[in-house]
Amino acid sequence: MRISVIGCGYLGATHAAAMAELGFEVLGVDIDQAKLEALAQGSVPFFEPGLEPLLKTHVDAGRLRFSTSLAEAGAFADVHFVCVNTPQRAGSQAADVSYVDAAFGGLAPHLREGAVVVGKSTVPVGTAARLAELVAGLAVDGVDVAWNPEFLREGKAVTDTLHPDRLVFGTPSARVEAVLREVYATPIGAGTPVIVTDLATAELVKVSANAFLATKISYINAMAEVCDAVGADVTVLADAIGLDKRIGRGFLNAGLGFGGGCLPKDIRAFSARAGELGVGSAVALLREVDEINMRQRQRVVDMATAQLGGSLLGRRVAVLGAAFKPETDDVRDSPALNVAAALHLKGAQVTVYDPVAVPTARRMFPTLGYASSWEQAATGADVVLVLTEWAELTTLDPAAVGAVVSARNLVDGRNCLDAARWRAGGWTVAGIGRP
Ligand SMILES: NC(=O)C1=CN([C@@H]2O[C@H](COP(=O)(O)OP(=O)(O)OC[C@H]3O[C@@H](n4cnc5c(N)ncnc54)[C@H](O)[C@@H]3O)[C@@H](O)[C@H]2O)C=CC1
Ligand SMILES: O=C(O)[C@H]1O[C@H](OP(=O)(O)OP(=O)(O)OC[C@H]2O[C@@H](n3ccc(=O)[nH]c3=O)[C@H](O)[C@@H]2O)[C@H](O)[C@@H](O)[C@@H]1O
Repeated sequence: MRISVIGCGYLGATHAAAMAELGFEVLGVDIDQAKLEALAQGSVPFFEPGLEPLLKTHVDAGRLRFSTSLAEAGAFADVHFVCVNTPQRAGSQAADVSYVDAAFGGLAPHLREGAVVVGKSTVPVGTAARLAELVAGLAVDGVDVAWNPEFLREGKAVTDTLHPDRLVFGTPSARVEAVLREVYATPIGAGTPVIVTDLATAELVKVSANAFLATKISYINAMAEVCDAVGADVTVLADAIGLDKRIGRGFLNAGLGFGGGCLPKDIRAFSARAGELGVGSAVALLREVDEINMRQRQRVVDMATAQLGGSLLGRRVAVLGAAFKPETDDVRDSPALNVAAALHLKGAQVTVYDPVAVPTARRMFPTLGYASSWEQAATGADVVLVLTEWAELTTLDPAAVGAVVSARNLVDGRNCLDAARWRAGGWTVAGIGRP
Protein backbone atom coordinates (compact mmCIF):
# COMPACT_ATOMS: atom_id res chain seq x y z
CA MET A 1 0.00 0.00 0.00
CA ARG A 2 1.30 3.46 -0.91
CA ILE A 3 0.19 6.65 0.76
CA SER A 4 0.00 10.30 -0.19
CA VAL A 5 -0.40 13.15 2.30
CA ILE A 6 -1.83 16.33 0.83
CA GLY A 7 -0.96 19.43 2.82
CA CYS A 8 2.36 19.23 4.70
CA GLY A 9 1.95 21.74 7.53
CA TYR A 10 1.94 21.00 11.27
CA LEU A 11 -0.46 18.09 10.81
CA GLY A 12 0.51 16.78 7.35
CA ALA A 13 4.30 16.79 7.76
CA THR A 14 3.93 14.85 11.01
CA HIS A 15 1.43 12.43 9.50
CA ALA A 16 3.62 11.83 6.44
CA ALA A 17 6.68 11.07 8.58
CA ALA A 18 4.60 8.83 10.87
CA MET A 19 3.19 6.88 7.91
CA ALA A 20 6.77 6.34 6.64
CA GLU A 21 7.73 5.21 10.16
CA LEU A 22 4.97 2.58 9.89
CA GLY A 23 6.77 1.25 6.82
CA PHE A 24 4.71 2.74 3.98
CA GLU A 25 6.09 4.49 0.92
CA VAL A 26 4.81 8.05 1.25
CA LEU A 27 4.49 11.04 -1.07
CA GLY A 28 3.84 14.41 0.58
CA VAL A 29 2.16 17.08 -1.56
CA ASP A 30 1.89 20.81 -0.89
CA ILE A 31 1.41 24.02 -2.87
CA ASP A 32 4.13 25.77 -0.85
CA GLN A 33 7.35 25.18 -2.80
CA ALA A 34 9.66 26.53 -0.08
CA LYS A 35 8.09 24.23 2.53
CA LEU A 36 8.51 21.22 0.25
CA GLU A 37 12.13 22.03 -0.49
CA ALA A 38 12.92 22.11 3.23
CA LEU A 39 11.02 18.87 3.88
CA ALA A 40 12.70 17.13 0.96
CA GLN A 41 16.08 17.95 2.58
CA GLY A 42 14.87 16.33 5.81
CA SER A 43 14.45 19.70 7.48
CA VAL A 44 11.22 20.68 9.27
CA PRO A 45 10.24 24.29 8.43
CA PHE A 46 8.62 24.82 11.86
CA PHE A 47 9.43 23.85 15.45
CA GLU A 48 8.11 20.45 16.46
CA PRO A 49 10.16 18.38 18.93
CA GLY A 50 11.17 14.95 17.61
CA LEU A 51 9.85 15.43 14.10
CA GLU A 52 13.07 16.26 12.29
CA PRO A 53 14.95 13.02 13.11
CA LEU A 54 11.91 10.99 12.03
CA LEU A 55 11.53 12.95 8.80
CA LYS A 56 15.24 12.78 8.00
CA THR A 57 15.45 9.02 8.58
CA HIS A 58 12.67 8.33 6.09
CA VAL A 59 13.69 10.95 3.52
CA ASP A 60 17.23 9.52 3.57
CA ALA A 61 15.85 5.98 3.23
CA GLY A 62 13.84 7.08 0.16
CA ARG A 63 10.56 6.02 1.80
CA LEU A 64 9.31 9.61 2.02
CA ARG A 65 9.33 12.03 -0.93
CA PHE A 66 7.67 15.36 -1.64
CA SER A 67 6.05 16.90 -4.71
CA THR A 68 3.75 19.72 -5.76
CA SER A 69 1.89 17.46 -8.17
CA LEU A 70 -1.55 16.04 -7.33
CA ALA A 71 -1.36 14.10 -10.60
CA GLU A 72 1.75 12.36 -9.28
CA ALA A 73 -0.05 11.66 -6.00
CA GLY A 74 -3.05 10.20 -7.85
CA ALA A 75 -0.84 7.87 -9.87
CA PHE A 76 1.33 6.92 -6.88
CA ALA A 77 -0.94 6.16 -3.95
CA ASP A 78 -3.80 3.89 -2.95
CA VAL A 79 -4.70 5.96 0.11
CA HIS A 80 -4.63 9.77 0.21
CA PHE A 81 -4.73 11.71 3.48
CA VAL A 82 -5.96 15.29 3.09
CA CYS A 83 -4.35 17.49 5.76
CA VAL A 84 -4.80 21.00 4.33
CA ASN A 85 -5.67 24.05 6.43
CA THR A 86 -9.26 25.04 7.32
CA PRO A 87 -8.83 28.53 8.81
CA GLN A 88 -11.55 30.90 9.96
CA ARG A 89 -13.11 32.52 6.89
CA ALA A 90 -12.29 36.24 6.60
CA GLY A 91 -15.13 38.38 7.97
CA SER A 92 -17.01 35.35 9.29
CA GLN A 93 -17.03 32.84 12.15
CA ALA A 94 -17.30 29.93 9.71
CA ALA A 95 -14.49 27.66 8.48
CA ASP A 96 -12.93 28.29 5.10
CA VAL A 97 -13.07 24.89 3.40
CA SER A 98 -11.80 26.17 0.06
CA TYR A 99 -8.38 24.50 0.56
CA VAL A 100 -10.07 21.15 1.22
CA ASP A 101 -12.26 21.61 -1.85
CA ALA A 102 -9.21 22.55 -3.95
CA ALA A 103 -7.25 19.51 -2.74
CA PHE A 104 -10.14 17.07 -3.42
CA GLY A 105 -11.01 18.77 -6.72
CA GLY A 106 -7.38 18.78 -7.87
CA LEU A 107 -6.79 15.16 -6.90
CA ALA A 108 -10.10 13.69 -8.16
CA PRO A 109 -9.29 13.45 -11.90
CA HIS A 110 -6.04 11.61 -11.13
CA LEU A 111 -7.38 8.98 -8.72
CA ARG A 112 -6.87 5.30 -9.51
CA GLU A 113 -9.61 2.72 -9.33
CA GLY A 114 -10.29 1.70 -5.72
CA ALA A 115 -8.43 4.66 -4.18
CA VAL A 116 -9.52 5.91 -0.76
CA VAL A 117 -9.37 9.63 0.00
CA VAL A 118 -9.23 10.16 3.76
CA GLY A 119 -9.92 13.60 5.19
CA LYS A 120 -7.94 14.50 8.31
CA SER A 121 -8.52 18.26 8.26
CA THR A 122 -11.05 19.59 10.78
CA VAL A 123 -14.18 20.44 8.79
CA PRO A 124 -17.80 21.52 9.32
CA VAL A 125 -20.06 18.48 9.61
CA GLY A 126 -21.46 17.58 6.20
CA THR A 127 -18.26 18.34 4.29
CA ALA A 128 -17.29 14.68 3.89
CA ALA A 129 -20.70 13.70 2.49
CA ARG A 130 -20.49 16.57 -0.01
CA LEU A 131 -17.01 15.46 -1.11
CA ALA A 132 -18.16 11.84 -1.34
CA GLU A 133 -20.78 12.97 -3.86
CA LEU A 134 -18.10 14.70 -5.92
CA VAL A 135 -16.02 11.52 -5.94
CA ALA A 136 -19.06 9.34 -6.78
CA GLY A 137 -19.42 11.29 -10.03
CA LEU A 138 -15.93 10.35 -11.24
CA ALA A 139 -15.37 8.21 -14.33
CA VAL A 140 -13.06 5.87 -12.40
CA ASP A 141 -14.75 3.16 -10.30
CA GLY A 142 -14.67 2.30 -6.64
CA VAL A 143 -13.20 5.50 -5.21
CA ASP A 144 -14.34 6.24 -1.65
CA VAL A 145 -14.12 9.08 0.86
CA ALA A 146 -13.45 8.49 4.57
CA TRP A 147 -12.91 10.85 7.50
CA ASN A 148 -10.21 10.11 10.07
CA PRO A 149 -9.97 13.19 12.31
CA GLU A 150 -6.72 13.94 14.05
CA PHE A 151 -6.29 14.75 17.75
CA LEU A 152 -2.56 15.50 17.95
CA ARG A 153 -1.28 18.45 19.97
CA GLU A 154 1.45 20.70 18.67
CA GLY A 155 4.64 20.21 20.65
CA LYS A 156 3.68 16.54 21.18
CA ALA A 157 2.72 15.79 17.60
CA VAL A 158 5.02 12.81 17.03
CA THR A 159 4.08 10.98 20.23
CA ASP A 160 0.40 11.78 19.81
CA THR A 161 0.45 10.44 16.22
CA LEU A 162 2.34 7.26 17.02
CA HIS A 163 0.51 6.66 20.34
CA PRO A 164 -2.97 8.18 20.02
CA ASP A 165 -5.65 7.86 22.73
CA ARG A 166 -8.05 6.63 20.07
CA LEU A 167 -8.55 6.33 16.33
CA VAL A 168 -11.79 7.45 14.72
CA PHE A 169 -12.73 6.06 11.31
CA GLY A 170 -15.69 7.66 9.57
CA THR A 171 -16.26 5.20 6.75
CA PRO A 172 -18.96 4.51 4.18
CA SER A 173 -18.28 0.76 3.94
CA ALA A 174 -16.57 -2.33 5.33
CA ARG A 175 -14.05 -2.11 2.48
CA VAL A 176 -12.89 1.35 3.57
CA GLU A 177 -12.81 0.29 7.23
CA ALA A 178 -10.53 -2.60 6.25
CA VAL A 179 -8.22 -0.21 4.35
CA LEU A 180 -7.96 2.11 7.39
CA ARG A 181 -7.38 -0.82 9.73
CA GLU A 182 -4.53 -1.94 7.45
CA VAL A 183 -2.99 1.54 7.46
CA TYR A 184 -3.03 1.70 11.25
CA ALA A 185 -2.40 -2.02 11.85
CA THR A 186 0.93 -1.69 13.69
CA PRO A 187 2.18 -0.36 15.95
CA ILE A 188 -0.45 2.36 16.29
CA GLY A 189 -3.43 0.04 16.12
CA ALA A 190 -2.13 -2.40 18.72
CA GLY A 191 -4.21 -1.74 21.82
CA THR A 192 -5.53 1.64 20.65
CA PRO A 193 -9.33 1.92 20.82
CA VAL A 194 -10.79 2.27 17.31
CA ILE A 195 -14.19 3.89 16.83
CA VAL A 196 -15.76 3.00 13.50
CA THR A 197 -18.64 5.23 12.54
CA ASP A 198 -20.31 7.22 9.77
CA LEU A 199 -18.80 10.30 8.14
CA ALA A 200 -20.89 12.89 9.99
CA THR A 201 -20.23 11.39 13.44
CA ALA A 202 -16.48 11.29 12.74
CA GLU A 203 -16.49 14.97 11.74
CA LEU A 204 -18.49 15.85 14.86
CA VAL A 205 -16.26 13.84 17.22
CA LYS A 206 -13.40 16.12 16.27
CA VAL A 207 -15.12 19.47 16.71
CA SER A 208 -16.95 18.43 19.84
CA ALA A 209 -13.68 17.21 21.42
CA ASN A 210 -12.04 20.58 20.77
CA ALA A 211 -15.17 22.40 21.96
CA PHE A 212 -15.11 20.40 25.19
CA LEU A 213 -11.44 21.21 25.82
CA ALA A 214 -12.11 24.91 25.14
CA THR A 215 -15.09 24.81 27.50
CA LYS A 216 -12.98 23.32 30.30
CA ILE A 217 -10.44 26.12 29.93
CA SER A 218 -13.07 28.86 29.90
CA TYR A 219 -14.84 27.24 32.84
CA ILE A 220 -11.72 27.44 34.99
CA ASN A 221 -11.05 30.99 33.78
CA ALA A 222 -14.60 31.93 34.82
CA MET A 223 -13.84 30.42 38.26
CA ALA A 224 -10.62 32.48 38.30
CA GLU A 225 -12.64 35.67 37.90
CA VAL A 226 -14.80 34.67 40.86
CA CYS A 227 -11.67 33.76 42.86
CA ASP A 228 -10.26 37.22 42.14
CA ALA A 229 -13.43 38.82 43.49
CA VAL A 230 -13.05 37.09 46.88
CA GLY A 231 -9.28 36.55 47.17
CA ALA A 232 -9.52 32.77 46.64
CA ASP A 233 -6.95 30.66 44.75
CA VAL A 234 -8.03 29.07 41.47
CA THR A 235 -4.99 26.76 41.28
CA VAL A 236 -5.99 25.12 44.60
CA LEU A 237 -9.60 25.01 43.39
CA ALA A 238 -8.51 23.30 40.13
CA ASP A 239 -6.42 20.74 42.04
CA ALA A 240 -9.33 20.01 44.36
CA ILE A 241 -12.05 19.63 41.72
CA GLY A 242 -9.61 17.84 39.40
CA LEU A 243 -9.17 15.03 41.92
CA ASP A 244 -12.75 14.04 41.18
CA LYS A 245 -12.18 11.41 38.48
CA ARG A 246 -15.35 12.52 36.70
CA ILE A 247 -13.84 16.00 36.27
CA GLY A 248 -10.08 15.34 35.89
CA ARG A 249 -7.29 17.90 36.35
CA GLY A 250 -6.38 18.20 32.63
CA PHE A 251 -7.18 21.48 30.88
CA LEU A 252 -8.00 23.25 34.13
CA ASN A 253 -5.05 25.65 34.12
CA ALA A 254 -6.44 29.15 34.47
CA GLY A 255 -4.58 31.96 32.74
CA LEU A 256 -4.43 33.81 29.48
CA GLY A 257 -6.71 31.27 27.82
CA PHE A 258 -6.56 29.22 24.66
CA GLY A 259 -5.12 30.27 21.35
CA GLY A 260 -3.51 28.54 18.39
CA GLY A 261 -4.61 27.49 14.95
CA CYS A 262 -7.36 25.18 16.24
CA LEU A 263 -9.43 25.66 19.41
CA PRO A 264 -10.50 29.28 18.72
CA LYS A 265 -11.40 28.80 15.07
CA ASP A 266 -12.93 25.38 15.67
CA ILE A 267 -15.46 26.56 18.28
CA ARG A 268 -16.45 29.48 16.05
CA ALA A 269 -16.81 27.22 13.01
CA PHE A 270 -18.86 24.76 15.07
CA SER A 271 -21.24 27.53 16.17
CA ALA A 272 -21.55 28.78 12.60
CA ARG A 273 -22.25 25.31 11.23
CA ALA A 274 -24.78 24.55 13.97
CA GLY A 275 -26.53 27.81 13.05
CA GLU A 276 -26.72 26.72 9.39
CA LEU A 277 -28.22 23.43 10.54
CA GLY A 278 -30.86 25.27 12.59
CA VAL A 279 -29.43 24.13 15.94
CA GLY A 280 -27.36 27.20 16.80
CA SER A 281 -29.01 27.52 20.20
CA ALA A 282 -27.84 23.99 21.11
CA VAL A 283 -24.25 25.20 21.16
CA ALA A 284 -24.91 28.77 22.31
CA LEU A 285 -22.58 28.12 25.26
CA LEU A 286 -19.63 28.14 22.85
CA ARG A 287 -20.13 31.85 22.25
CA GLU A 288 -19.74 32.41 25.99
CA VAL A 289 -16.68 30.10 26.00
CA ASP A 290 -15.15 32.31 23.30
CA GLU A 291 -16.04 35.53 25.13
CA ILE A 292 -14.60 34.36 28.46
CA ASN A 293 -11.47 33.31 26.59
CA MET A 294 -10.97 36.62 24.80
CA ARG A 295 -11.65 38.50 28.07
CA GLN A 296 -8.53 36.94 29.64
CA ARG A 297 -6.35 38.83 27.21
CA GLN A 298 -7.92 42.14 28.22
CA ARG A 299 -7.60 41.23 31.91
CA VAL A 300 -3.85 40.75 31.49
CA VAL A 301 -3.53 44.06 29.65
CA ASP A 302 -5.44 45.70 32.53
CA MET A 303 -3.18 44.06 35.13
CA ALA A 304 -0.04 45.40 33.45
CA THR A 305 -1.64 48.84 33.11
CA ALA A 306 -2.63 48.86 36.79
CA GLN A 307 0.90 47.90 37.83
CA LEU A 308 2.17 50.98 36.01
CA GLY A 309 -0.33 53.27 37.71
CA GLY A 310 -2.84 53.46 34.85
CA SER A 311 -0.76 54.67 31.92
CA LEU A 312 1.44 52.74 29.53
CA LEU A 313 2.58 55.70 27.47
CA GLY A 314 6.32 55.45 26.89
CA ARG A 315 6.71 52.71 29.53
CA ARG A 316 8.99 49.76 28.81
CA VAL A 317 7.29 46.38 28.79
CA ALA A 318 8.97 42.97 28.49
CA VAL A 319 6.73 40.23 27.11
CA LEU A 320 8.28 36.81 27.75
CA GLY A 321 6.66 34.20 25.55
CA ALA A 322 5.08 34.67 22.12
CA ALA A 323 3.95 31.19 21.05
CA PHE A 324 0.35 30.20 21.86
CA LYS A 325 1.79 27.56 24.20
CA PRO A 326 5.25 26.11 24.96
CA GLU A 327 7.12 23.68 22.67
CA THR A 328 5.90 25.27 19.45
CA ASP A 329 6.76 28.25 17.27
CA ASP A 330 3.09 28.58 16.26
CA VAL A 331 1.76 32.09 16.88
CA ARG A 332 -1.63 31.69 15.20
CA ASP A 333 -4.14 33.49 17.42
CA SER A 334 -1.51 33.66 20.15
CA PRO A 335 -2.88 35.21 23.36
CA ALA A 336 0.65 36.36 24.29
CA LEU A 337 1.14 38.27 21.05
CA ASN A 338 -2.36 39.74 21.24
CA VAL A 339 -1.52 41.14 24.66
CA ALA A 340 1.84 42.44 23.40
CA ALA A 341 0.11 44.17 20.47
CA ALA A 342 -2.56 45.69 22.73
CA LEU A 343 0.10 47.09 25.09
CA HIS A 344 1.97 48.50 22.10
CA LEU A 345 -1.24 50.17 20.85
CA LYS A 346 -1.62 51.79 24.28
CA GLY A 347 1.74 53.50 23.80
CA ALA A 348 4.09 51.11 25.60
CA GLN A 349 7.53 50.25 24.24
CA VAL A 350 7.12 46.48 24.02
CA THR A 351 9.97 44.00 23.62
CA VAL A 352 9.05 40.36 23.04
CA TYR A 353 11.22 37.34 23.72
CA ASP A 354 10.40 33.70 23.01
CA PRO A 355 12.83 30.74 22.99
CA VAL A 356 11.75 29.71 19.45
CA ALA A 357 8.85 31.83 18.17
CA VAL A 358 10.52 35.20 17.54
CA PRO A 359 10.79 34.68 13.74
CA THR A 360 7.13 33.62 13.37
CA ALA A 361 6.01 36.40 15.74
CA ARG A 362 7.99 39.02 13.83
CA ARG A 363 6.31 37.96 10.59
CA MET A 364 2.87 38.42 12.16
CA PHE A 365 3.56 41.58 14.22
CA PRO A 366 6.52 43.32 12.56
CA THR A 367 6.07 46.57 14.50
CA LEU A 368 6.76 45.08 17.95
CA GLY A 369 10.28 45.06 19.36
CA TYR A 370 12.02 41.68 19.64
CA ALA A 371 14.91 40.39 21.73
CA SER A 372 17.16 37.36 21.43
CA SER A 373 17.21 36.62 25.18
CA TRP A 374 14.95 37.17 28.19
CA GLU A 375 17.69 39.33 29.63
CA GLN A 376 17.74 41.64 26.62
CA ALA A 377 13.94 41.95 26.71
CA ALA A 378 13.80 42.62 30.45
CA THR A 379 16.64 45.15 30.61
CA GLY A 380 15.19 48.48 31.71
CA ALA A 381 11.60 47.13 31.78
CA ASP A 382 8.97 48.76 33.99
CA VAL A 383 6.90 45.59 33.94
CA VAL A 384 7.62 41.98 32.93
CA LEU A 385 4.84 39.72 31.64
CA VAL A 386 5.34 35.95 31.43
CA LEU A 387 2.75 34.84 28.88
CA THR A 388 3.89 31.41 27.63
CA GLU A 389 5.02 28.82 30.14
CA TRP A 390 8.28 27.69 28.48
CA ALA A 391 10.53 25.87 31.00
CA GLU A 392 13.19 28.53 30.39
CA LEU A 393 10.74 31.16 31.64
CA THR A 394 9.10 29.27 34.51
CA THR A 395 12.54 28.63 36.02
CA LEU A 396 13.73 32.24 35.83
CA ASP A 397 15.51 33.48 38.93
CA PRO A 398 13.69 36.48 40.46
CA ALA A 399 17.01 37.99 41.57
CA ALA A 400 18.59 37.68 38.11
CA VAL A 401 15.59 39.32 36.43
CA GLY A 402 15.38 41.89 39.21
CA ALA A 403 18.98 42.89 38.53
CA VAL A 404 18.22 44.12 34.99
CA VAL A 405 14.71 45.66 35.20
CA SER A 406 13.90 49.23 36.21
CA ALA A 407 10.97 48.18 38.40
CA ARG A 408 10.02 44.80 39.88
CA ASN A 409 6.52 44.47 38.44
CA LEU A 410 5.48 41.03 37.24
CA VAL A 411 2.35 39.71 35.52
CA ASP A 412 2.17 35.91 35.53
CA GLY A 413 -0.29 35.35 32.68
CA ARG A 414 -0.08 31.56 32.95
CA ASN A 415 0.00 31.08 36.75
CA CYS A 416 3.26 29.29 36.08
CA LEU A 417 5.59 31.03 38.54
CA ASP A 418 6.13 30.58 42.25
CA ALA A 419 4.52 33.88 43.29
CA ALA A 420 5.75 33.62 46.91
CA ARG A 421 9.34 33.31 45.72
CA TRP A 422 9.04 36.33 43.43
CA ARG A 423 7.35 38.39 46.14
CA ALA A 424 10.14 37.42 48.54
CA GLY A 425 12.52 38.84 45.90
CA GLY A 426 10.80 42.22 46.10
CA TRP A 427 8.46 41.80 43.14
CA THR A 428 4.85 42.96 42.89
CA VAL A 429 3.14 39.94 41.32
CA ALA A 430 -0.24 39.80 39.56
CA GLY A 431 -1.65 36.40 38.59
CA ILE A 432 -5.01 35.13 37.39
CA GLY A 433 -7.41 33.99 40.08
CA ARG A 434 -4.69 33.94 42.74
CA PRO A 435 -4.62 36.12 45.84
N1 LIG B 1 -2.02 21.80 13.84
C1 LIG B 1 -2.57 20.87 14.59
O1 LIG B 1 -2.13 20.60 15.70
C2 LIG B 1 -3.77 20.12 14.13
C3 LIG B 1 -4.48 20.53 13.03
N2 LIG B 1 -5.65 19.90 12.68
C4 LIG B 1 -6.37 20.32 11.50
O2 LIG B 1 -5.58 19.94 10.38
C5 LIG B 1 -5.70 20.88 9.32
C6 LIG B 1 -4.33 21.42 8.95
O3 LIG B 1 -3.82 22.14 10.05
P1 LIG B 1 -2.29 22.59 10.10
O4 LIG B 1 -1.41 21.48 9.68
O5 LIG B 1 -2.10 23.18 11.44
O6 LIG B 1 -2.26 23.73 8.98
P2 LIG B 1 -1.00 24.32 8.20
O7 LIG B 1 -1.43 25.64 7.69
O8 LIG B 1 0.21 24.22 9.05
O9 LIG B 1 -0.81 23.32 6.97
C7 LIG B 1 -1.67 23.20 5.90
C8 LIG B 1 -0.85 22.95 4.64
O10 LIG B 1 -1.72 22.68 3.54
C9 LIG B 1 -1.16 23.26 2.38
N3 LIG B 1 -2.18 23.38 1.34
C10 LIG B 1 -3.22 24.26 1.25
N4 LIG B 1 -3.95 24.03 0.15
C11 LIG B 1 -3.38 22.97 -0.48
C12 LIG B 1 -3.69 22.25 -1.67
N5 LIG B 1 -4.75 22.57 -2.42
N6 LIG B 1 -2.88 21.24 -2.03
C13 LIG B 1 -1.82 20.89 -1.27
N7 LIG B 1 -1.48 21.54 -0.14
C14 LIG B 1 -2.25 22.56 0.27
C15 LIG B 1 -0.61 24.57 2.88
O11 LIG B 1 0.34 25.12 1.98
C16 LIG B 1 -0.01 24.16 4.21
O12 LIG B 1 1.35 23.76 4.09
C17 LIG B 1 -6.69 21.93 9.84
O13 LIG B 1 -7.98 21.56 9.44
C18 LIG B 1 -6.56 21.81 11.35
O14 LIG B 1 -7.74 22.26 12.01
C19 LIG B 1 -6.12 18.81 13.35
C20 LIG B 1 -5.43 18.34 14.44
C21 LIG B 1 -4.20 18.94 14.90
O1 LIG C 1 -7.39 20.35 16.60
C1 LIG C 1 -6.26 20.64 16.90
O2 LIG C 1 -5.48 21.22 16.16
C2 LIG C 1 -5.71 20.29 18.25
O3 LIG C 1 -6.09 21.36 19.16
C3 LIG C 1 -5.60 21.19 20.48
O4 LIG C 1 -4.18 21.11 20.49
P1 LIG C 1 -3.23 22.39 20.43
O5 LIG C 1 -3.95 23.51 19.76
O6 LIG C 1 -1.93 21.90 19.87
O7 LIG C 1 -2.93 22.84 21.91
P2 LIG C 1 -3.49 22.51 23.36
O8 LIG C 1 -2.45 21.80 24.12
O9 LIG C 1 -4.83 21.92 23.30
O10 LIG C 1 -3.62 23.99 23.94
C4 LIG C 1 -4.51 24.91 23.34
C5 LIG C 1 -4.49 26.21 24.07
O11 LIG C 1 -5.14 26.08 25.33
C6 LIG C 1 -4.35 26.65 26.35
N1 LIG C 1 -4.60 25.91 27.61
C7 LIG C 1 -4.49 24.56 27.64
C8 LIG C 1 -4.75 23.87 28.80
C9 LIG C 1 -5.14 24.57 29.95
O12 LIG C 1 -5.40 24.00 31.03
N2 LIG C 1 -5.25 25.92 29.89
C10 LIG C 1 -5.00 26.60 28.73
O13 LIG C 1 -5.12 27.85 28.72
C11 LIG C 1 -2.92 26.53 25.84
O14 LIG C 1 -2.09 27.47 26.46
C12 LIG C 1 -3.12 26.79 24.38
O15 LIG C 1 -3.12 28.17 24.11
C13 LIG C 1 -6.13 19.87 21.05
O16 LIG C 1 -5.59 19.66 22.36
C14 LIG C 1 -5.73 18.70 20.14
O17 LIG C 1 -6.29 17.49 20.64
C15 LIG C 1 -6.26 18.97 18.74
O18 LIG C 1 -5.87 17.95 17.85
